[in-house]
Amino acid sequence: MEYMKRCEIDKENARLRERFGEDCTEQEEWEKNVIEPYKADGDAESPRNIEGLNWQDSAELPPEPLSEDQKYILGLVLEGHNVFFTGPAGSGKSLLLKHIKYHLRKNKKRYDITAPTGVAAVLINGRTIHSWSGLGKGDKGLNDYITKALREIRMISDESGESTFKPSKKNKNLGSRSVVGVWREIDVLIIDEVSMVP
Ligand SMILES: Nc1ncnc2c1ncn2[C@@H]1O[C@H](COP(=O)(O)OP(=O)(O)OP(=O)(O)O)[C@@H](O)[C@H]1O
Repeated sequence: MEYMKRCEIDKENARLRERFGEDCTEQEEWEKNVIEPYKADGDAESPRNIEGLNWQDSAELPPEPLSEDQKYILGLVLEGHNVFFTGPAGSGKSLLLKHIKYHLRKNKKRYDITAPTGVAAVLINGRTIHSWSGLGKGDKGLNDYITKALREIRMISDESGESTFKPSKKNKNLGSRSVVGVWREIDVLIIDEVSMVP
């Protein structure tokens, strides 16, 4: 496993396109059947309860010890660096991610797991980045999103007179979490298959 150069990222993109296809029919089906109900129910029912899916999220530390490269990346994550890791199939990315999640939990770090597509999100017991971030399809202009975020926050003054932002209302797609809140309340955002983010 190693850090990628630009040309390697292009190769990885091509590999992912081959794996998932340019045609997103399958992904859209997953979005419709798995992710959408989750969004509509807010925080009521997590997709992890859907029968037949092989969820990999476990509170246990995986039995396999990490290699030196994997340990190095884990260390960077726990130190709070922004980290991009990739590697060929079977090189140990998923195992490393399980260790990362285990150590984040152990260190009481709040994290969310996201992916660019419904299929990729389901495989890691996460949500799509669009759903998580409250961006929906992401087809609006920047100003719309700024307005949406600003509508959700109100300026309050604490006793010292210092102004702070505070989420003011719940977003129905995010259950008890507001669009602004989700960004503010986590320590680590994990994006799987990040090279598929447009
Ligand atoms: N450090 C390690 N020691 C022992 N086994 C390992 C180690 N890292 C990974 N493995 C094992 O190698 C196999 C492949 O690992 P993993 O699924 O994490 O690879 P991956 O990079 O996520 O693959 P893919 O891209 O195909 O999803 C798994 O059985 C995993 O348990």
